[in-house]
Amino acid sequence: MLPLELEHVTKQYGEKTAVNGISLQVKPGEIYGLLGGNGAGKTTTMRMSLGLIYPDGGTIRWNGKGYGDELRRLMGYLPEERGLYPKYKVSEQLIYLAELRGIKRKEADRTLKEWLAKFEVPEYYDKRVEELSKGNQQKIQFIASVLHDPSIIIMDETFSGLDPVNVELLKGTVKELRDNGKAILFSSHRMDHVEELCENICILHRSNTVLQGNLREIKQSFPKERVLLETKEAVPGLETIEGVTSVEKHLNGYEIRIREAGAAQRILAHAAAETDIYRYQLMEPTLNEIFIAKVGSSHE
Ligand SMILES: Nc1ncnc2c1ncn2[C@@H]1O[C@H](COP(=O)(O)OP(=O)(O)OP(=O)(O)O)[C@@H](O)[C@H]1O
Repeated sequence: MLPLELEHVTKQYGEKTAVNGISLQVKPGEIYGLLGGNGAGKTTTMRMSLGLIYPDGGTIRWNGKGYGDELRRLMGYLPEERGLYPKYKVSEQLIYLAELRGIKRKEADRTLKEWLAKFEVPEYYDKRVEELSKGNQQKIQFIASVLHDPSIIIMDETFSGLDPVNVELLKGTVKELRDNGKAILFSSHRMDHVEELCENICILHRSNTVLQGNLREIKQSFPKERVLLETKEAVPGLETIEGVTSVEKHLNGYEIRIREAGAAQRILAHAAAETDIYRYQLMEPTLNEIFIAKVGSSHE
């Protein structure tokens, strides 16, 4: 039985189709990446997955069941627009939210203190939200989404507004949640984060699913069009090799774009005839390159 399962889910706003027939499954202990340009339908998909809005078509199942009151306890949500009240104290607000989700006050209090200690900000317990910087409010919002120990967590742009140290801290925490068996639906515009965290992904473009599956397999299915080359001496004439589309000289070598696999072998032979080769690597495309290839620059 899967924690979260969407089957051909559709959402209309008047004439506008916001989500057109999305299907996905999030397993326990998995971070599933939901990607897409602005207006592609990610937030709408997440809000339907939370049971906050209803689909117009298709089915959503949580632990094999339809919509029900237990979702409040089951689900955690880190929304893209942060929604804490600036004037209230962190502790008042977060404990109240956890109580709404069925957690006893004392337990919520204890767990909140544990989370604040983990994030090395125990002094925020008594602070009003408005007293905290944007990034630190983000950490508090993160705690708000997991304080009631949900088994399915929906995270929209989890790391936005955080400095690099806090990005690592929260990334590590997301991985721990995964390793503890949580099912996590994760959206980000940062493809490097998705590559690091997600096993399976779905790319939406203008409401439609344009690419979906295991990230490893997706990457392997795309042609390799980039060669990294490091050599003892400079290699003249790389751009004249058949199938080479561009050559960029970096501090330590070359980054060469190619049109077809044969060019990679010709580069190797050409460079080997000229000088010693320190490094030669035919690179898989990055998720960023795949995303741009599928979604292009035609955003909403
Ligand atoms: N309440 C609404 N009423 C009308 N249209 C809406 C509503 N919510 C979303 N839409 C439309 O549905 C489409 C998908 O929006 P959605 O917010 O899901 O995109 P998104 O992928 O989350 O975008 P972003 O990355 O910019 O946050 C957009 O065209 C948007 O304008």
